[in-house]
Amino acid sequence: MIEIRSLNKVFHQGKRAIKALDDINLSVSEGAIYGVIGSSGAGKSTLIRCVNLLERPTEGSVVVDGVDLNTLPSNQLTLTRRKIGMIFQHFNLLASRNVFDNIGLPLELAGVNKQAIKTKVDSLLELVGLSDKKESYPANLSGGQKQRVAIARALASDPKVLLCDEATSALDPATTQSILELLRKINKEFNLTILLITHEMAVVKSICSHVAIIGDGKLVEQGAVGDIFAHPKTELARQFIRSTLDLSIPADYSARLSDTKTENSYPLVRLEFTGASVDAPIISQVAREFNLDISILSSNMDYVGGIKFGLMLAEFFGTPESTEQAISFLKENKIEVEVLGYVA
Ligand SMILES: Nc1ncnc2c1ncn2[C@@H]1O[C@H](COP(=O)(O)OP(=O)(O)OP(=O)(O)O)[C@@H](O)[C@H]1O
Repeated sequence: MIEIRSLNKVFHQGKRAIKALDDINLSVSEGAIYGVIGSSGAGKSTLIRCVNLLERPTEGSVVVDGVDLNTLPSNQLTLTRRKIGMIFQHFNLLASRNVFDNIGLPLELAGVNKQAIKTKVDSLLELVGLSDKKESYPANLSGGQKQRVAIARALASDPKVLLCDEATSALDPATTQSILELLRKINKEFNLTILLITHEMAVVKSICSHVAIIGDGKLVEQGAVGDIFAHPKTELARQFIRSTLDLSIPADYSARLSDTKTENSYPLVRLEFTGASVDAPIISQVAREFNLDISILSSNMDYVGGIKFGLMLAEFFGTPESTEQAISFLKENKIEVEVLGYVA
């Protein structure tokens, strides 16, 4: 549905050239919810704005539903853009129009008659759960309600593609989930292809089928979400995956943690499980075979796309030799092991 080929974008600031996108290739199939994740300044906004030509690529092509947008004269581009809806982090509603009139705006601009606008807007209001707010003004709505209005407005022209530019970044976690659920619902109901950009892996984990990871204007990894979580190939992908697992060392342990081992101290170990890790009751096996006592401090396991992954912090109580053997065994079973220090 969306084909991005050899996309480059260079901004010029005085004599300085800023390469915001560097040879991006991306293919989003019909009905997918595709996430593009990256840190601040990575090029996400530029990428998504190139998809509807709000930003003109310096080189490369963007083909949406078989149409190469770059080749269209401006009147046809306007028509084609109606099939590409977009929502934004800060909603971009018109403050002077009420909810009904905000949603109906694209239809008014397209010259649709009043009765047809009313029928369409009423059904969209019902879809996004805001029928009782149709006469309210944006200033009197919560962030989540504003984004629902923006979604309804984006759907007014029956788009085939919805672009979401950090659509939940200004919302609290519960509202984020409700907006993501609404996106999932419209994806299913209308077979709408969704391309979203975000800096939060939790958003990707929650609704995306596929993900691309962007760093410094380059796509460093892409694939099915389950595969990326199972076999991250780059450090950037690993960092984003870790960001979904909150596993910090308790403060009292941190204070007692030392870089060197003494006679009465034991290692504090961080275990990282990915889809490649052997799926067996490995902790009890290690304890038994290497005669270790293992005290689990914290553990955060999750499933994405049927793949188990997660982190664990544990203390290993045993002889230095048995500890070393246990760590080798864990590594052989594709568990990443890092000794964070020694706790007395
Ligand atoms: N209009 C512009 N003129 C000059 N440089 C720009 C312009 N827009 C973006 N850039 C630069 O391009 C790079 C990518 O910016 P972009 O906004 O796409 O990143 P981002 O990943 O969306 O970041 P954020 O999450 O902080 O919005 C940055 O170095 C940015 O400073």
